[in-house]
Amino acid sequence: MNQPLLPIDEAMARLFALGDSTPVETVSVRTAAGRWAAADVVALRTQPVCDLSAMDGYAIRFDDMPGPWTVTGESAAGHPFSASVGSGEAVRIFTGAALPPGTDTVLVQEEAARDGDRLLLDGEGPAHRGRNVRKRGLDFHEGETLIAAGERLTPARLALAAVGGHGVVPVHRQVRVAIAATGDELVPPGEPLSSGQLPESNGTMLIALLGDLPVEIRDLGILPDRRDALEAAFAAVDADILVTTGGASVGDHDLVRPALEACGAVIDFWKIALRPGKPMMAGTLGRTVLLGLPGNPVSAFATATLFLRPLIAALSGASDPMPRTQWAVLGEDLPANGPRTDYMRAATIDGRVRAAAIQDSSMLRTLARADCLIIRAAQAPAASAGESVEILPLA
Ligand SMILES: Nc1nc2c(c(=O)[nH]1)N[C@H]1C(S)=C(S)[C@@H](COP(=O)(O)OP(=O)(O)OC[C@H]3O[C@@H](n4cnc5c(N)ncnc54)[C@H](O)[C@@H]3O)O[C@H]1N2
Ligand code: MOO
Repeated sequence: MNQPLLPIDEAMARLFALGDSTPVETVSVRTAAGRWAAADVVALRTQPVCDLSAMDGYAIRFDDMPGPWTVTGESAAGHPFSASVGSGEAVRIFTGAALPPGTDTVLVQEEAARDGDRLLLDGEGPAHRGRNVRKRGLDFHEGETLIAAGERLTPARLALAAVGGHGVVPVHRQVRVAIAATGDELVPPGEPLSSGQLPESNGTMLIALLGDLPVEIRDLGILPDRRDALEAAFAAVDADILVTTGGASVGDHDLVRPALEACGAVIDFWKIALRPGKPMMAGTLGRTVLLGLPGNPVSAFATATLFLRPLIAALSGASDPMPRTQWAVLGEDLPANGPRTDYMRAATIDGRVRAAAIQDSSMLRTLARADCLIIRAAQAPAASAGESVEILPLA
């Protein structure tokens, strides 16, 4: 049953087509970190709403330089001085306070000498009109788009939404991700092992890998290599995405696909031109997107990084769901690549990336030491030390 391997780009496009973005809800700006804006966030106010002092000192008229002045009042943040300021007058002012009407410049207190109401210049003073003043609208004006639909709600963007007048933002609801490890040999981490058993690690890796994404995890734990048990578990899944690991290959115990199909799943593709991660499967079970990841721990990591994370971002409304690659200088020669795009575990040493000597997809220590994956296109020719290579940085 030799199928041609699907190129990664095509697999990605087909995977994204399997699901719709989750419904829109509004959430507090306090709890929206890491989501994606479901609509443009437009400024409800102008910031700053009036001219403000950027320093502690005295609000003056620049034309009155070099003084002296008479201090007629005080303006502090939240406590403006609303009377008009005439020629020869100054108002004590603090950072963030509104400039009183009539003033246009702030003399910093380090360059002023005060004696009662009398104020003298004691230094160079402001070099120009408007010095130390934040003009109304310096940051943004009411009606301007602060965050575009599809942009990630980073800490800075959430602060921007808040100062733009928003207490809540529209987002797509969290993506419900069911995660199931499969394999008779697997035992929950930390539990005693009998002969032939292995601690389950893919579930731990996946939960951690999704830690920064807006997901609600449904941990299905470890499922045995038995059709009835797999079918019962799959039929009961209520999630936007069902991720399985293991049992995806062609062995006699690789039962994930038949069990899914028995539940009514439609498999869209299986096997992609990727190393590690060739036997990845994608499809749908009702409204649930299925992602069957290979069991080898590094293959599961690579496919989750390349497909699961972008899928979650896409279902969450991201306009740019794909992982960001970068360029790096190769620290050693690499041989020509074969027919699958290769994501080689690599570490940056003295500013150059070096691939681990053994690239076996079972080796978690090699993965744990890697800070990036070197991307080698299918059929890429040999590459020499000093050349630029595309890398996928790892968090
Ligand atoms: N005849 C062929 N054999 C294999 C092929 C092939 O094309 N023809 N593909 C190989 C490739 S590539 C991969 S990748 C693996 C994927 O196999 P499965 O998805 O069926 O994975 P398993 O056989 O269930 O497990 C592989 C390996 O990983 C360990 N494992 C599985 N799940 C976990 C887990 N949750 N935590 C820790 N370790 C796990 C499992 O014990 C196995 O050692 O197939 C190749 N074979
Ligand atoms: O593609 Mo498998 O993931 O090489 O080990």
